[in-house]
Amino acid sequence: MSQTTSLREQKTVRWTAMALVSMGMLCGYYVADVASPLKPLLEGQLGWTSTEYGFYTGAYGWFNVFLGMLVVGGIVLDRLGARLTGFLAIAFMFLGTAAQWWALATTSLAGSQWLGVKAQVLMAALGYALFGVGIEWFGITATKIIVRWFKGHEMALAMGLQVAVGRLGTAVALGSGAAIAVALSVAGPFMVGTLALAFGLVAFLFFASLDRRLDASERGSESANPEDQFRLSDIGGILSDRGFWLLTGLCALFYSAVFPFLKYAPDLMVQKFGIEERLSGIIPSLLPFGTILLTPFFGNLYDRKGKGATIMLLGALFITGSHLLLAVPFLKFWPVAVVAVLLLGVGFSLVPSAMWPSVPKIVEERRLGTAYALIFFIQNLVALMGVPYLIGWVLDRFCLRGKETVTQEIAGKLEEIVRVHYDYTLPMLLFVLFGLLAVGFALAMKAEDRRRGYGLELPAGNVK
Ligand SMILES: N[C@@H](Cc1c[nH]cn1)C(=O)NCC(=O)O
Repeated sequence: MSQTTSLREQKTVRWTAMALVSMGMLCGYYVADVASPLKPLLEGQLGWTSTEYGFYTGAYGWFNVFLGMLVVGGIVLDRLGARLTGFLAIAFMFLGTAAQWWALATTSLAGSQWLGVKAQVLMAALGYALFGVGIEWFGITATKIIVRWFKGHEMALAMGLQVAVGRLGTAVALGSGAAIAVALSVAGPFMVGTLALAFGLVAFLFFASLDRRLDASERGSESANPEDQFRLSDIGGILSDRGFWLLTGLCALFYSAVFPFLKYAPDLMVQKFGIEERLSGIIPSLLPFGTILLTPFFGNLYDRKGKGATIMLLGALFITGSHLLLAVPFLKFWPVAVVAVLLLGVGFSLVPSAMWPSVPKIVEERRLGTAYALIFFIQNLVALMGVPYLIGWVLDRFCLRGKETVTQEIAGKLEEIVRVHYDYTLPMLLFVLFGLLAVGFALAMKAEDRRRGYGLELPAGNVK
């Protein structure tokens, strides 16, 4: 029998594999958040309303929720393997981003309506919905790839770094989106996103060839582990567990207070703190930057000291405090925004660093794939689809303060655009409410942990 060493035993090779896969995360997270700094420009240049912007950003979850694509993704991954699923995921992201680019760049949709919605808004929304399928599929696939390449090695570190690379994409999107749009056009950031995803696809093809070599080095195939496979019968067992519902509720509410906030944060900077549109994403971009260092730090703390339920409770308190600070109407100085975003960054690091590793303590290992798919399904329904739309609708319905026409330089030319003014107090109070509800769920989770002994407060090695 030949004694070939598995490729994964070579540190440089497995980290190269991780770096190649992370390119997809970087480009995907960039596109996921690049519309946020464009909200004032979409309204000013293309005449969108806040409701239309909320409709478009909420489209992220349409296919994942209504077509069950998250569940389909789990099944495809288990049946067809990570190489094909990863390729399909990036291809969906690429096509979805190209569709958004075209929708914003073309003049052929101007004035048309489809199903009672502006054709341009609906086209961009359909593109974002397809992109949403791709990025969710890619998230699950990348996790499985890391498990395959890093089991027995630096797995938690690799997972933390992979999320950190994704957050870097968010930071770049928030920090540069408006500047690119002003220099090129409002479609410009999507052109950049499409090109970046083409690069991500090439990087993934390199990964796939490395992964094939891993198969060869192990004289096996990338066979799906039957333990990981999605089974419809598992759903009942998971859904009847109170701890699962408390964690899912915490996840949906916590992410409702963070992801939709990111979609409106640059506009909040313009409307409340008087920041120039071109620079509106700079302060919000501090949020993902902070998490790049803090998420692996808190994850490591949870591994070594435990206190997972307490970490989640603290995180929920941090995000509530941060939103409260941003909601106070007379606190309009930009340093307040910086402090609030930094506090939010701490909360955005605390909760995910304890939430995702806590799922295996609540749900038995053979049901984990199904459990993550269900959690992401509800997260998509509430935090990525419902709340972004709700906030846009609330802005148009209750928060409109007026409009004015101003002259602005766009792509080197002076153009007249409409500037819409909103009062963000009510949307910020809604985010406070989501934070408070998340605190309630975190407290209930802590109590349930004491009652059921999940081991959320114990270090990694001490769990039953
Ligand atoms: N299901 C993803 C959603 C997402 C949003 N932007 C990119 N992906 C998720 O929850 N990821 C975990 C995270 O904390 O980013």
